[in-house]
Amino acid sequence: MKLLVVGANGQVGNALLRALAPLGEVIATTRSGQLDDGSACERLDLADVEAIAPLVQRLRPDAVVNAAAYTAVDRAEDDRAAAFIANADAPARLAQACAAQDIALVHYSTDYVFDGRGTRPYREEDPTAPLGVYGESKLAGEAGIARSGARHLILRTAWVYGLHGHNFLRTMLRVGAEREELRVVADQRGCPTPAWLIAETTARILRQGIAASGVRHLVAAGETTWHGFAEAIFDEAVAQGLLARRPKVVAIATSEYPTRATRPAYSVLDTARLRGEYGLALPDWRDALHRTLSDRAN
Ligand SMILES: NC(=O)C1=CN([C@@H]2O[C@H](COP(=O)(O)OP(=O)(O)OC[C@H]3O[C@@H](n4cnc5c(N)ncnc54)[C@H](OP(=O)(O)O)[C@@H]3O)[C@@H](O)[C@H]2O)C=CC1
Ligand SMILES: Cc1cn([C@H]2C[C@H](O)[C@@H](COP(=O)(O)OP(=O)(O)O[C@H]3O[C@@H](C)C(=O)[C@@H](O)[C@H]3O)O2)c(=O)[nH]c1=O
Ligand SMILES: [Mg+2]
Repeated sequence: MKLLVVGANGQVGNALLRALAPLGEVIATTRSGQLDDGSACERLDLADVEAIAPLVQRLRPDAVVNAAAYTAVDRAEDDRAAAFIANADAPARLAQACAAQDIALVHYSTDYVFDGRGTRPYREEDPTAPLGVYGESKLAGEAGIARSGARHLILRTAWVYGLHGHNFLRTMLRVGAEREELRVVADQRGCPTPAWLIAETTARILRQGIAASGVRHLVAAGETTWHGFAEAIFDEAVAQGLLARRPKVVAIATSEYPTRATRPAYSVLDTARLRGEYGLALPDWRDALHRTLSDRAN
């Protein structure tokens, strides 16, 4: 199988290069034409939407996995045009290019398409109502792909972290080493999900073949708050000798941590449909965190 990974320097993109390698030939694209390890790869700036179809036509992969996105949630509020190009226009063009050559497309979306007023885990068909530009632009990307006619799978995931890239885990490890005390919001509930879990699940799905086009939810099992996640990070980091001492993690309300974009208060995702369709078991978020920190290869 020949696979094209778009956005290979991101958290998920980086994990995909490892997870997809056993499936065959993996071609990577990044904005710069270089991978983070310094090696050369294909260059694709999604802002240059006209370059997308020619690249896909030239490389003719069996499947495209799009891991590129504008993910700076607060910055997107003041950078709407750029967020929409990367998260909506470019994925739609990519999907159209895939449709034209009967290439399968795997794409990722977010829990931030929901407004967070739900009271039970969100299912795929639940009404969306994004609270900010990032979520709005990702939702527009979902719609553009659905309209393209491409064989596709849109995996909505959430709270992605890993040892590579910008994420909450790395922020906590950095800030936790510098400060005695941290303040973290305890009234936003969700599902922390490591990049390796997303990548390994994607590999499994591609091996089996996409069962049916559409949106599916993919997150680690269980739920917590950002405060609960921070506490677990410090428990694990101290237990595994990554941090000498545990900072105090003070539980605060969202109102005490003002940000440019509003986040959903509740964005737990129900993964039953994906698990049923592909016969998957998804690990509990704590076990997934343990593996992320103990298995440094990830
Ligand atoms: N991070 C999270 O918590 C969550 C992420 N998701 C979704 O999962 C997917 C993967 O996210 P994640 O790995 O965390 O994202 P990252 O922010 O780690 O990586 C995104 C990558 O996209 C690249 N990119 C952005 N704009 C462009 C562009 N115009 N042209 C080319 N490349 C571009 C970035 O390149 P550069 O480094 O050059 O900017 C970066 O390498 C995305 O679809 C995201 O929306 C869903 C839920 C949660
Ligand atoms: C660093 C820090 C954050 N926070 C809060 C802010 C926010 O509500 C929450 C998490 O912070 P982040 O900046 O990592 O959150 P955020 O960038 O909103 O993370 C989101 O990214 C996008 C791409 C997604 O798709 C989402 O699923 C989600 O993972 O924790 C604290 O309360 N204290 C702190 O010290
Ligand atoms: Mg962020």
